[in-house]
Amino acid sequence: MANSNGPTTEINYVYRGTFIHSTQQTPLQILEDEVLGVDTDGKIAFIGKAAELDSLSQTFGFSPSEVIQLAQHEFFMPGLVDTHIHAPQYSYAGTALDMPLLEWLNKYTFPVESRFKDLEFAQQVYSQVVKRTLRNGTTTACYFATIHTDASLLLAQIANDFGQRALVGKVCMDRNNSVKHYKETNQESQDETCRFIAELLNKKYPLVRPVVTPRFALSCTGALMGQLGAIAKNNNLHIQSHISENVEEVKLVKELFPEYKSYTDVYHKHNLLTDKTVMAHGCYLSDEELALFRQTGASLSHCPNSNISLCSGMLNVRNVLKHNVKLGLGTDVAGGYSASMLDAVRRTLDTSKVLTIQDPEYDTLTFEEVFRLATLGGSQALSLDDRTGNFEVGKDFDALRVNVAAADGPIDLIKIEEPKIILEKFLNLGDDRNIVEVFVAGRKVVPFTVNAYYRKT
Ligand SMILES: O=c1[nH]c(=O)c2nc[nH]c2[nH]1
Ligand SMILES: [Zn+2]
Repeated sequence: MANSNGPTTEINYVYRGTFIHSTQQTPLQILEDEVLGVDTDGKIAFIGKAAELDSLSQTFGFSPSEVIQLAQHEFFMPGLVDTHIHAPQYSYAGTALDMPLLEWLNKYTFPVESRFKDLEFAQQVYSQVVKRTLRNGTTTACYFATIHTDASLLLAQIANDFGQRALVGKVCMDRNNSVKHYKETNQESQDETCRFIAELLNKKYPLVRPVVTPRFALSCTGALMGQLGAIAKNNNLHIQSHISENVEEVKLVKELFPEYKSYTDVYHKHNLLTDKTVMAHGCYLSDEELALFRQTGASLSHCPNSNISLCSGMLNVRNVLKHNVKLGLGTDVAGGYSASMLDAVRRTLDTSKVLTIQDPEYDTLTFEEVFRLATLGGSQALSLDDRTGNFEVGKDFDALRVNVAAADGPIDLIKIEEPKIILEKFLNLGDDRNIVEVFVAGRKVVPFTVNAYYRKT
């Protein structure tokens, strides 16, 4: 379709129907009978009332007859943003949830992760996790890989091939007393991180970027953390790690780094807290530490399934929001057993309700607020909100076409319901059968169109 009105955008396609998203001002904005146009760069060119279709079609140079109409029980929502997921741990998701964090790492996680120097194994698991998350509506994922550079590059390639927006981190750890062969020397960690960054940037994948990834303070020497902070700064890169997940971990960090004011201070003093940093968990952060997050612009990833499954703790989300710290949701596979962000939404609501049971004064989160955390909040936590997170003109079209009445799906509708009810039902009861199409940067990535080689794995 040509644009008769001049220079700007050429429209690729236009949808008409219900669009539901969040803004800074409101957690839930429902736009009924609207039209949304996506340009050939995959960006949202316009969104407006269907009553203005004729003038929009003239302005943007498309034919009203080409507009695609959503069905009665369908709507579009922004793609889900998983701000924290361990791709290699997908291989044992749904198992091994019988011990606390540090024992769990030693007994299950490190032995499994050490297998990812085998690129065939990595190929199998990484194509499975990318497909599974995309099918479940994760349009953006912030991945931990393992210490292996080539396998981490393979994860980036698979995300790119399937069209998922991703941050991919080669894990750095120069301390590990339990599984001795699963660690690097300080020099290896620095050199391989630099090689990972250079090779990944050199691929020029449009939607996949490297993220500097010190595993957590217990796996890294202070020297390595400082060097990684400098690498992130020099290359203007994202940083991800874990913080204050479990009581034992917090205690050991205090013992290992006695000269620092707090766990947050350890990362801060090693230049790891920036406005492109996302830290998973944060269950035991003090108000002073949250203030430091706010001051540096670093964000938190709330991973409620993992927090419950490993009996780690419960994040007080209301307090984090009160401190104006950016916050998104994460599955934290495989401490969290589900790779679906719909599960993260439900566990966030459950945790909030448990906090209310414990303290009736606690202001329970609403499903509208949690919807925002899973979409716009996640994009803010990853500092990608200039590109994705909601349906603002100029952002990439990252979206889920949801049909709550999908044949053989998990939801029974007794009557025609209003969009807010339909969204609530989807968030609480829906699954991938209801996600009929997924778009990332305007490209339809579900149903899959990638070659048969990946499809059989
Ligand atoms: O939930 C977690 N999963 C991990 O793999 C990990 N590593 C350090 N801390 C961690 N927490
Ligand atoms: Zn984690």
